[in-house]
Amino acid sequence: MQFHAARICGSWLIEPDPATDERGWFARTFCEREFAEHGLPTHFVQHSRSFTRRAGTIRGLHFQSPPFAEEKLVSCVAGAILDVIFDLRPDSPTYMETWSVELSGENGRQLFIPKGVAHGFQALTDNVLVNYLISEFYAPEHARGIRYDDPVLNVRWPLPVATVSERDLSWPRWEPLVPEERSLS
Ligand SMILES: Cc1cn([C@H]2C[C@H](O)[C@@H](COP(=O)(O)OP(=O)(O)O[C@H]3O[C@H](C)C(=O)[C@H](O)[C@H]3O)O2)c(=O)[nH]c1=O
Repeated sequence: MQFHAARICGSWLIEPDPATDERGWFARTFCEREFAEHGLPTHFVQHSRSFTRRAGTIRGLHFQSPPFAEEKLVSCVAGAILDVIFDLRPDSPTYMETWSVELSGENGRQLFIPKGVAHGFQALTDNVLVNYLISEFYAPEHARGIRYDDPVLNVRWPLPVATVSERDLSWPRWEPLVPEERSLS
């Protein structure tokens, strides 16, 4: 695996090193030693997968509030997505910055997302499978979100927006912390 620090502080784009032969290829997708060498977590308590039927569908953006904030290792194992992350951490040099990258079964890329960063994606093809290794247990009472069209994100979604869940349409407008709140966060 090749680890590249990505734009949002603490995020990493991990490129595969496939071993190819006449049958196809084999690529490692996780290694405790390599992750530890890059200061990344090595214990993911939940592994999840989502299937998205239609291109244009948007899931997210989601995050869990403390003490259930999650680190995620996200990959698209079938089809392609535009993966989008947004930095919610007032003390981060990239606070309130948005960054996106295409993940696909073809490119085999993975995105490591640190705690305090919201995550979402748009399916760029039909029949998309997205894989998650997650460092914290699912805690629905701590589930939070930002609407995909919140102006704070300033995301140009590549496809006309198809399906978005009722829940993802119901997130409140995201409000940045005012300076005095930032010092308390
Ligand atoms: C996340 C999660 C969900 N669920 C249940 C809750 C709902 O009944 C159903 C669908 O959940 P949700 O609509 O939150 O699924 P997504 O919209 O794909 O959300 C996920 O995709 C965005 C982009 C993310 O970054 C998160 O990892 C995750 O929130 O699965 C569980 O049982 N366990 C879980 O860990």
